Amino acid sequence: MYKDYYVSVIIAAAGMSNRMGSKINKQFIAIGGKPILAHTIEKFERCRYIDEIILVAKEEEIEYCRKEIVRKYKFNKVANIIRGGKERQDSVYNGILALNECSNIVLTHDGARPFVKNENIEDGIRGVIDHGACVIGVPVKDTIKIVGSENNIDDTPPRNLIWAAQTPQCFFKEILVKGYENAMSTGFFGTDDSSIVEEIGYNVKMIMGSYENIKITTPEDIILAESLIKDRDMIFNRREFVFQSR
Ligand SMILES: Nc1ccn([C@@H]2O[C@H](COP(=O)(O)OP(=O)(O)OP(=O)(O)O)[C@@H](O)[C@H]2O)c(=O)n1
Ligand SMILES: C[C@](O)(CO)[C@H](O)COP(=O)(O)O
Repeated sequence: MYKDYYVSVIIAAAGMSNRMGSKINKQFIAIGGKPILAHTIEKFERCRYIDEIILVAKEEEIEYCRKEIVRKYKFNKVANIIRGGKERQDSVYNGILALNECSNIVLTHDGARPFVKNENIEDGIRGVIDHGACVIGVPVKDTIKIVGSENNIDDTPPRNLIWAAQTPQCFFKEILVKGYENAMSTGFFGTDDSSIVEEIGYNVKMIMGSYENIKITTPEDIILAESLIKDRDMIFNRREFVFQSR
């Protein structure tokens, strides 16, 4: 289906883990006996449509990633381990500069999202072919408030219009490059890659992801992650969970 495309994924793993408050990079914390980052890379290593993985890491962690993750788990699709930058978008931009010249579809993914499903990855690639740019996400479950000064609630946007963007975020390479060239020249800051592409006027599609595709950010997420690894199937097999398909 995708034989005409060379699909790269940039896995951003060069953050400071400040909100986790861990002594080590949160992506090196083991869940189910394996570092979070290894779980994440494994999902793209196993996806038949991914041709190249560019890993972006903190300079002082590149050798650890090379020895203790890429070589140890034999992630042969990892073509390069690149130094990250101050912000997530700086790290992604460094990854863009390292892409194989054959690449024409680029996915960006958080190293801190180890529970991405193969269907999310494939849906994202298909979304690029059909729409040029797309984001995996889920409708929010809570009512969202816009909070201004002195914690005053300024607005309550209609919940049926609000989605939580996840990753992978997926683009034809030329669209992503144009967005990043604009951001780097204008100083536009985005907390995700879609906003950087939206900024230059491209229409980005939202594609249904999975509520399990959490971004491991604070300590509570480690508890959720361990449960997703250990108890997921046991929980879903309970009699009271009668699912058509899961
Ligand atoms: N300069 C940065 C900042 C973030 N990331 C990566 O982008 C993903 C999402 O970022 P986030 O969850 O915010 O990670 P941190 O920036 O490490 O978290 P914090 O904001 O708590 O420090 C993570 O996998 C993180 O490693 C990155 O590659 N380079
Ligand atoms: C890209 C992202 O995961 C989409 O929700 C999110 O914006 C990353 O934010 P972070 O502060 O870099 O974790």
